[in-house]
Amino acid sequence: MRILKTFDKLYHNIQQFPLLKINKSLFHTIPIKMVKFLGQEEAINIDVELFNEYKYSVDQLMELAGLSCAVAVTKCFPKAEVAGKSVLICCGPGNNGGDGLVCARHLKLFEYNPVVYYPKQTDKPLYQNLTHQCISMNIPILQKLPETSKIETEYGLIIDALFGFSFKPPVRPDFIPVINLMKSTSLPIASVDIPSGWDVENGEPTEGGIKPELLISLTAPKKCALNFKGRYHYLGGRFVPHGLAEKYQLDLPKYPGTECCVAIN
Ligand SMILES: NC(=O)C1=CN([C@@H]2O[C@H](COP(=O)(O)OP(=O)(O)OC[C@H]3O[C@@H](n4cnc5c(N)ncnc54)[C@H](O)[C@@H]3O)[C@@H](O)[C@H]2O)[C@H](O)CC1
Ligand SMILES: [K+]
Repeated sequence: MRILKTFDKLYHNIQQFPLLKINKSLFHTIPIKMVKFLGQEEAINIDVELFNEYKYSVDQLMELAGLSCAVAVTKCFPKAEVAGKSVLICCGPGNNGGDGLVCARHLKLFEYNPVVYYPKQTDKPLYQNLTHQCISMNIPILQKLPETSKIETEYGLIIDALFGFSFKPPVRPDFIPVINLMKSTSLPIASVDIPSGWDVENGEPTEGGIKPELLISLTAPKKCALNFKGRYHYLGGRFVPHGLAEKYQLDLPKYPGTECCVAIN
């Protein structure tokens, strides 16, 4: 992964100097698959194109994104290792939070014990339905953050679905307690798309941020993932049409068989 990151950086650095622009295919002679790391604007543009040009609905993409997160969690934190403890899923106000709600539902179907912390609920029908589905499946929805001591004893894993690629630092006051909890906990954290509180392009804040053990990048990793030092990095959200991947030169790794996520380190 380090070599892969180094080549990605090298390729991006070369792109800064037009006279030095070289064909990326040259790099393909090197037997290393170069995944492209997206900037914030590019990630947003791809998202918009999926909706406007390819006519996907948010629900469709969110379902696939959330499912791929749940599957990556099962691979890195098998049920036996979570050992009967609950999984705390911290959901933010945007689509990253929506991915978290979908992930919670699938984890329940995979026989985990998810509990959702969703402090700033959105009144759009999509989110109301996702919340309703969780409640109907006996997934508790907490408005209040559990106490740290309770979290350490009752939970085996935290899923961070607070902020994704639209996050603009710094974290606003409402979310500081949950970010602080994730910064101080001894529990492993699985981050959906971006480690929350990290700058989408520059990575972990200088004062220190959360340190997830698993990062599930969706569509393609964002530039902040170049600073990710956790144990597992997966790519999920297997919904990118080949034409779109080519247009943005995403160089996505090959998903094995029918898998909805793939390890990229
Ligand atoms: N194409 C894809 O890859 C898909 C990805 N999905 C997921 O969607 C998120 C991006 O969702 P979006 O709604 O654009 O934004 P976020 O969830 O990142 O956050 C917006 C939300 O957060 C608030 N906010 C922003 N900055 C701050 C701050 N500093 N402090 C507090 N709150 C903040 C903002 O006000 C909004 O309410 C992507 O990462 C994927 O996880 C889709 O599910 C499917 C397609
Ligand atoms: K996140």
